[in-house]
Amino acid sequence: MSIKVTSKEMVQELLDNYDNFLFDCDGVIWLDTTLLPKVLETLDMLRALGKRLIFVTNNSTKTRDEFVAKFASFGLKINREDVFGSSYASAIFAKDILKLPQDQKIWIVGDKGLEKEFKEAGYKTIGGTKMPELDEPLDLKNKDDPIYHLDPQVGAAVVGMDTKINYHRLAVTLQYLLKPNVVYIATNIDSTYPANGMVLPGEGTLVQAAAYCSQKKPYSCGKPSKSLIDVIVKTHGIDKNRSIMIGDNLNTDMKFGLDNGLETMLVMTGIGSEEALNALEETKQPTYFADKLGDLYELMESR
Ligand SMILES: O=C(O)[C@H](O)[C@H](O)COP(=O)(O)O
Ligand SMILES: [Mg+2]
Repeated sequence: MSIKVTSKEMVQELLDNYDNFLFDCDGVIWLDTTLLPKVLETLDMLRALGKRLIFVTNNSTKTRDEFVAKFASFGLKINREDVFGSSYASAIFAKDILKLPQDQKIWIVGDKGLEKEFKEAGYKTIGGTKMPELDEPLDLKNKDDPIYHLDPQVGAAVVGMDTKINYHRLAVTLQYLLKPNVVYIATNIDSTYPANGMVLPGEGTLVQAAAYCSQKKPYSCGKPSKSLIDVIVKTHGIDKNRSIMIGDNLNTDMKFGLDNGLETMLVMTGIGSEEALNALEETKQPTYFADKLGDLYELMESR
C-alpha cells in the first residue's frame, strides 16, 4: 500500500534516503504557465541540502533550452543538463541507440521543440511546422501535394505533440510508415494531460492513431522507457538506489520509477488521483503519495 507523506518525520526520512530527486513537470512543478504552490520553496530546500534535482518531462513541445527559459520565468535557475524532455530523448534515441545515419531525414509530426532537438542531434527534419500546406484538408486531386512527393531520404517518422494534427498530416505520415525502412519513433505514450482545469488528449493519442493505420509499433522514448533512465544515469552518474521519481501520472511517471529501480512518489496536482492509485494492484503502486510537491516544504516547516 502507498504511504501518504503527512509528517515532518516522513519528509526527513525521504531526505535521508535519497540524494537524487527526479521530477515530472506538467502537473508537479507547474500547470501550463502557473507554478504550483510552494514548489519554489521545496526546490530551494532540496538544493540547500545538496540534493541533485533532475527534471524529466514527456512534454515534447520544447527543447531543453526552452524548458530552462520556462523555469527561469518562474525564478528557477536550472541547467540544461538537468532537463530531459521527450524531444531530446527521442533525438538521442535515434542517434545513439538506433544509430540512424545522419544523412537520413526525419519526418516530424510535432512542434518546433521536436524539430530543434533533432536538428541539434545532426538531422534534417521535414514535415512538422515546415509544411503549413498540410493544415489544409487532403485533396487527392492536387498532384503537388506532399503525399505524392515522399522524400526517399526519410529514415524515421517521429510523432510528438501536434495541436494541428489532422487527416492530411496523418495520411502523409502513414505513407512514410508504410515503407519498411522507415522507423517509427514516439516521443511518449501519454493518453492525457492536465491543462486549464481540463483533461486533454496527450501525445500518445496521436501516436496510437498513426500506429493503428500503419500497424507499425513505435519505439517510445519518454517516460516510462528504460532508454531514458539510461541516458539520465549516463549523464549524471546517479545511483538509482538513492533516487526518487516524483510525478502525477501513474502510467508514465510512476511506471518509469517502478520499472527502472527508482523509488516513487505520486502527487495529486495533475492527472493522478487517490481513487486511481487505490484501484491499482499493490505491486504497481508508488511507495509514497502526497497532495502536492510543496507538502515536502510545508511539512518540514511545520512544528
Ligand atoms: O502528452 C503530453 O504532452 C504530455 O502528457 C504532457 O505534456 C507530459 O508532460 P509531463 O507531465 O511529463 O511533464
Ligand atoms: Mg505530469
